[in-house]
Amino acid sequence: MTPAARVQAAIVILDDILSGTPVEKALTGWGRRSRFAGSKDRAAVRDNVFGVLRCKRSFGWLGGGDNGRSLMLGALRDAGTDPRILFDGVAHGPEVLSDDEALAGAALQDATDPVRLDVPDWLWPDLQRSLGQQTESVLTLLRQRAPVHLRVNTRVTDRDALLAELHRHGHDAHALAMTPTGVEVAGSPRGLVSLPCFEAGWFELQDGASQAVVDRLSDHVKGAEVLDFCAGGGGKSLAMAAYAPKGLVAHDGAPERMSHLPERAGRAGVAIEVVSRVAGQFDLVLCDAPCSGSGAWRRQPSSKWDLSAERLKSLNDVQFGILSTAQGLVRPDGCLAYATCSLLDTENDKIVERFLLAHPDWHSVDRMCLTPLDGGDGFYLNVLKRG
Ligand SMILES: C[S@@+](CC[C@H](N)C(=O)[O-])C[C@H]1O[C@@H](n2cnc3c(N)ncnc32)[C@H](O)[C@@H]1O
Repeated sequence: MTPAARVQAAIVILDDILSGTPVEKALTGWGRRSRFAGSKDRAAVRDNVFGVLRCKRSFGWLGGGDNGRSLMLGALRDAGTDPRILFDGVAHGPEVLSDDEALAGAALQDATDPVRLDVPDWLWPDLQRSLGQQTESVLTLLRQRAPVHLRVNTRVTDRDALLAELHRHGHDAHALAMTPTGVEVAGSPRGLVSLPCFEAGWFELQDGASQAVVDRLSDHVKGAEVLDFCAGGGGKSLAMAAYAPKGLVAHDGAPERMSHLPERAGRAGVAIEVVSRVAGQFDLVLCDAPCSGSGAWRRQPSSKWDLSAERLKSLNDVQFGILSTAQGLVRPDGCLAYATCSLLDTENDKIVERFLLAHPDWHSVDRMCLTPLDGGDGFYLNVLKRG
C-alpha cells in the first residue's frame, strides 16, 4: 500500500470508530476486508489510527472537523506534512482536498487547554487538581506513543543476559532506570514474542511503572502468602512471583480474564494458584483495581474519550467496594495494597481516604505516585496496615 492508501484506510477505520464501533473491532473488520494489506501496511494503518485517537481534539482543531478525513488532515498538519501530498486523489488514496477543507482548521495556540492537550473538558479540573504543575507536561507525554517495556524474569535469567540476547536479534534495547527488572525496546514490540527467549520465559511485556509497583511491594512479597485480588491477565501476579512468595493466589471478579495465566506462569517457571473464590487470609492482598486507565491513555487512547463523569463515579464505588471486601482477607498483621493505573486523585488518594474513614483501624504505611514523566505509565500505590 502507498502512504496515501494507508491514510485512506485509517480514515475509513476512524469513521467506523466514530460511529460507535470498538477500536479493535474496527481494525479487525478492515483487516478482513483488506487481504491485500501486508503486515507492515497493517501496522502502519494501526499506528495512524492510534496516533489520531491519542490527539483527537487537537487534530480535529487543526483539521477543522471531527470526521476521519478532518482528523487525518489535522494529523498531517501537526506532523508538518503538506496534506496535499497525500490527499492527491490517486487511486486508493484520499480524495483531493476541497477548498473548504484546505481552509478549515486553526492554529493550536488559539485552542483551549483541554483541546490543545487532548482531554475532555469535563475532566480538565480533575486533571489540574491531580497533576498540579505537571499537568501540561504529563498530558503532553500522553499525546505520544507509549514506550515498549519488558520485564526480565529474574527466576530464569538476568537483565544483562536479556539485553545481550535482544541485541543479538537486532533489537535496540536498554536498561530502564525506574525498575531493576525493566528493559526498554526502541520501536515496535512486533517480533518480540516470536523470540526463542520469550518462549523460554526470559521476559514478559510489561510497562515499567507496573514493575515499579511490584518492586515497591517486594519486601512484603518475599516469603509471604500473597493474594492478587484483581489479577486480570496476571501481569502483577507474575511479577510478584519472581520475588519468591511462600504462596501466590490469583483471583479476579471476572475469572475468565485469568484464562491465560496458567500458561504464562508455566512459561515463567513460577507457581500461581488461580481461583474463582478466595478462601483464607493472606500476609499481602494486592488490589490492582479497575480504573479509568488515565495513566495508560497512550496505550488505550479511546478510553480517554469513552470515560464519563457517571462512569468515573461508578468506578469509584467499585474501587471502594473492592478494598472493603479485600481488607477481610488480610491477616491481622498483614498488608493491604491498593493500586490503580490512574492519574486522578478521585480514584487514588480519595478512595484511600474514604476507606480509612470507614475502617479507622487501618492506616497508610507507604504511598507512591508515578506519572509518565517517570518513564512509564501513570500508577498509584498505597500500602495499608491495621493498628
Ligand atoms: C486493572 S485490571 C487488573 C490488571 C492486572 N492486575 C495486571 O497486572 O495485569 C483490574 C481487574 O479487576 C477486576 N475486577 C473488577 N471488579 C472486581 C471485583 N469486584 N473483585 C475483583 N476483581 C475485580 C477486573 O476484572 C480486572 O481484571
